Amino acid sequence: PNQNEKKKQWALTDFDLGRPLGKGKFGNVYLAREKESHYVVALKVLFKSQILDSEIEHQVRREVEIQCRLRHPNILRMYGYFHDEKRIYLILEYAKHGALYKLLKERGRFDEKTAAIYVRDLTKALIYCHTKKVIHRDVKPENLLIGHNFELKIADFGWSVHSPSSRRMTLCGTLDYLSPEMIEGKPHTYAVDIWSLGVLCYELLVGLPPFDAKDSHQTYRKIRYVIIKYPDFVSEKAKDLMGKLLVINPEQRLPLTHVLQHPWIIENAPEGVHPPICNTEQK
Ligand SMILES: CC(=O)NC[C@@H]1CCN(c2c(Cl)cnc3[nH]c(-c4cn(C)nc4C)nc23)C1
Repeated sequence: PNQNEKKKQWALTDFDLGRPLGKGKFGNVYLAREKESHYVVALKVLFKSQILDSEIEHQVRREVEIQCRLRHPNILRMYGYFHDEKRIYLILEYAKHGALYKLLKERGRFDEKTAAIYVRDLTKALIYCHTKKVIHRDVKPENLLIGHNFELKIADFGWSVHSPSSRRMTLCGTLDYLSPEMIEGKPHTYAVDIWSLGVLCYELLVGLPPFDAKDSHQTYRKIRYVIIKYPDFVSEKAKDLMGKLLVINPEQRLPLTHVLQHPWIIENAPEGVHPPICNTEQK
C-alpha cells in the first residue's frame, strides 16, 4: 500500500478473511485480502477483553507504535490498525513461508551458509532497530518469519521497548533466549538482543537452544554460567562468533556492526547472497 494508506480509516469490511495462520493467547492471526487492491496481508485480531484483563494494553500500544514506524526488509511491516467494540485489528505484512521455527523443525538444523545468512539478516534488522532506539527483547525462532524470497523477517514486537528499560515484565514463554541480566531483572539495554542473536545462531546450527535443559532451574544455571557444549560439526569460526556474543558482561558482547565483519559471516554469507530457494518450494 502507498504512503497515504495510513491516513485511511480501515475497517473489517475492507478485507476478505482467509484461513487462520496462527493462534495466540490474545487472539488469532488470519490470512486476509484487501478487497480493492487484492493485497494479501496477515490480520492479527486481539480481543479487548483479554487485553484489558491482562493489563497488557501498554504492550499492545507499544507494539503498534513501534512496528508502524520501522521500515526494513528484515522487519515484518505493520501497515495500520483499526478496532471495533470488541477487537483490535493489526494489519501486518504476510510472510509467505511462515515461521522459521517450523522450517528449523522440518530440517532439524541448517547448514552453515543458510544459518549465516539468517544471522546476517537478523543482525542488520537489529542494527536498524537499535538506531531507532528499539530493543526487540524477544528474538527467537517463533518470532522470525520467512518471506517469499526466503528472507528473514522479525515479527511480534509485543516485547520490544525503548531503551534503556528495566521494566519487570512477567516472563512468559521460554527462558532459553533470555540474557543473564534479563533473568536477574537488572536494567538491560540493546545488549540483550546481541545475547539472543548468539542463542539463535546456536539453535540454527544445532537444532536446539544452547541452554536447553530438563527444567527451568537447570536452564537458569546454564545461562548464568554460560555452560555451552558445541557438537563437533560446528566449525571453529562459528564457535568463535558465538563465544563473542554469549558473554555474561553486556558491555563485552561483540557489537552488532562487528558481527557483520566476522570471518564466519564474511565467508558463509557474503553480501548479495540470499537464502537458497529451498526444496519445499519445488515440492
Ligand atoms: C507461533 C506462530 O505460528 N507464529 C506465527 C504467527 C502466527 C501467524 N503469523 C504470521 C504473520 Cl504475523 C505474518 N505472516 C505469516 N505467514 C504465516 C504463515 C505462512 N505459512 C505458509 N504458514 C504460516 C503460519 N504466518 C504468519 C505470525
